[in-house]
Amino acid sequence: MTQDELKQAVARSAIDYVVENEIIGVGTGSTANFFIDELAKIKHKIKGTVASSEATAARLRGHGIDVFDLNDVAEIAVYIDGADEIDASGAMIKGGGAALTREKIVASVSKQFVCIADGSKLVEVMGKFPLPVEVIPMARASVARALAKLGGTPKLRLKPGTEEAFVTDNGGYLLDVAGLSITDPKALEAQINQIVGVIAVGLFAARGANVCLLGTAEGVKTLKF
Ligand SMILES: O=C(CO)[C@H](O)[C@H](O)COP(=O)(O)O
Repeated sequence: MTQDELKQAVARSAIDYVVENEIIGVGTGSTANFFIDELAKIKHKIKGTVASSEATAARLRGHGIDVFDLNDVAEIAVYIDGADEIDASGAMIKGGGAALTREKIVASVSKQFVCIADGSKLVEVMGKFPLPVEVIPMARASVARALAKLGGTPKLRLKPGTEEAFVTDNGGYLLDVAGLSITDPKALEAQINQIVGVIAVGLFAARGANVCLLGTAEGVKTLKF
């Protein structure tokens, strides 16, 4: 099976976690996109959605699915999103798709976090995938120095094919931090959150996944945390 077929399989399985007549939080990325396409088939059964990025909102609306502003929503039943890495405790690295801050906000107000990922995303120790950190543009260099002190090698994310900084939906810059071996995700998340100028770190440990649907050649495996 191709990686896309594995992603499609978990996206289909995630439909079982959609709560009828409720608001659903929707993530960002290729796996989340497959989920949106599946959600469209049962859109009449949900109250609507909250999106974690402009791209996700556009895709949801393109399918005729209602997208609410988070400020108008008191509670989200379930948040469904992909990950760049996930460990055996349900902690994740996210933000490869640049939406980590809004993803973290939507996840924080959701009763359940269902992670959907192909099997390659499950790792023993996270850090091979460079950890994305969203920063206020004027603090780019100072935050990079602080991240280097933690043992990482931060690199400013650029707009593809240019020398210009990539700008997030929130007007932030992204530092992708290579070379970390994340043995204590909660401690590192707390440490990075303390750096002045950081908007959010793509380490989801304090609020990790409750369930991970993992696409493998043997079928979709369900991990519960
Ligand atoms: O965190 C994310 C976006 O900010 C994505 O969930 C993550 O990058 C995984 O993406 P994909 O489903 O395309 O592999």
